[in-house]
Amino acid sequence: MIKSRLVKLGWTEGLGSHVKTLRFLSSHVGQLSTEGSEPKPFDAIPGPKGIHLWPIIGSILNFKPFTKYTPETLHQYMDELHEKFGPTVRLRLGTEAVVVSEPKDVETVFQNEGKYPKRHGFEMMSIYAKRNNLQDSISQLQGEAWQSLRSPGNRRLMKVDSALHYLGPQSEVADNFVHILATQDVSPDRLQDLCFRYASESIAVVAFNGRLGLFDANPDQGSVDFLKAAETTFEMNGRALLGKSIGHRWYRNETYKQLEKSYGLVRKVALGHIAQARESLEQRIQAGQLNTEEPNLLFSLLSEKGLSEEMVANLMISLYLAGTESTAKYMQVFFYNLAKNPEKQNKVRKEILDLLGPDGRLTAEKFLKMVYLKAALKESFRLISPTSLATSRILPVDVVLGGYKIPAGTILYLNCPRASKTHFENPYEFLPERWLRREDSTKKDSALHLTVIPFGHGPRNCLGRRFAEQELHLAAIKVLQKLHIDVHRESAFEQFIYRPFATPDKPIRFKFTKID
Ligand code: HEM
Repeated sequence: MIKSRLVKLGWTEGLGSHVKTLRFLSSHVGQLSTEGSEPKPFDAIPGPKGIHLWPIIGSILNFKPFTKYTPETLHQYMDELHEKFGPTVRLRLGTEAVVVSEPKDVETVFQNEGKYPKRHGFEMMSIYAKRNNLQDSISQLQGEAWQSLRSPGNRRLMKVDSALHYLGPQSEVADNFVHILATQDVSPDRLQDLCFRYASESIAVVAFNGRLGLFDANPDQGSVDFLKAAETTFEMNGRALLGKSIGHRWYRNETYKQLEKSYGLVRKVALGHIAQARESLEQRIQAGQLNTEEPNLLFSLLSEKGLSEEMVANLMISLYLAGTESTAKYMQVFFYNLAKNPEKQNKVRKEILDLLGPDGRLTAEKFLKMVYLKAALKESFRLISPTSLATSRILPVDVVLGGYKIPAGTILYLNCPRASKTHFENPYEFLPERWLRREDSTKKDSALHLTVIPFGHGPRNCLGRRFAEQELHLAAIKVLQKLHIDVHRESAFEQFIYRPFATPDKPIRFKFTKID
């Protein structure tokens, strides 16, 4: 199933500093050592009170039929709470939690997250791991166990040139994707499926060091099932996360059974790839043919002392699962923003064509020069966040947020998507220019960069960030080199909901036309 491919390229840092058009409004108190004023008690934090804070019932009251919102429109509910109660809100979202929207407070949270940052995770995955006597996935692990998996991951995935090593094979995936768009009339549903295939193939060249064949004329059924199983696994986790499944905590309910089946298949296929890689590694070592310099994530992890095969599998499966759904969905958001802003789309295209021409090959050097493209993606993230809340943290220490005393152990949701509207001029306009370096941008507030954090922040940020960005950039480069992106009239005012990543309310009807 896997066809091995390797490539090696160089890298220097891409887009540097950002904004000048920001308007910072906050003057919030930082940690417990407040200057002058005493922090107010936790109970004084505004938010829905009384029965709304009761266990279970309080969470249910947030959504339909008691409000007009659902877990999928949580962002709109958060906006309403922000209007009503201000930037610090206490409420029950599963457990009791505090939502913070001020960049200064977000900064305080990250400054106090400690050595082993902790976030609210996919509970269903942990239940599965426990019931099957497996190690928790990296996203769920805590403390030293998390660190022992994250450190080898960081060394290979988070360096500035980590993703560039895979520019060649990932470009080929993008070529396959664009060939279909340029030669076939794709329905909205088919486009969604193609985006999933794109993200899946792109991450497979990293996680499994080869292609899955999902763009072949007759795709391998095993690969198609693998991708479908990954999608189902995510969907079931999303259900639990959004409060649509509770029974799985006590028994194997329908949602859990579906997760069990799909995740079981994902594990089986992934373990097969890993066993294959192990065999090939041993053969190459015996034949003296192993080049330790080659960027081969699987080989490199399998060769590391102290990492068991189960730990390697854990990491690779997490990369595949976390990397497919997120990127596939956000590709559509990015294309949508480009389609809705044809002037900006033309500017991105001009940059691409000036560097590559209509058929030119993408090199790392040229890729690094595409600063407007990178600004456009960042602006897309600001305008339509990939998640309804940026991320969450559970701090090991007491802090003061918004002037209130927050005890250690409280779940804190970071509402940066809200901050990315309230702290920018013309917040609903798509203006990539705001992210371009300005000569005079000398004064910077350290908290402002925390308004747009699609990949989270700090030591527990997204482990696949560099790959996600590269894949999104590559998809845009290859598409815009050949095609103009437009949306049909009925998709002109698309609403995005969260499942749990930004998803169009109904499949978007894109129109891809060849450029002259
Ligand atoms: C548009 C695409 C993506 C978005 C928006 C996204 C977003 C995020 C966010 C917000 C987090 C939590 C960070 C934090 O709490 O600070 C996260 C964690 C993670 N992401 Fe991504 N991600 C994307 C793509 C990817 C890809 C392509 C991979 C794999 C190659 C990946 C692997 C992971 C992993 C393994 C974690 C858990 C890290 C840990 O707990 O140590 N993600 N991602």
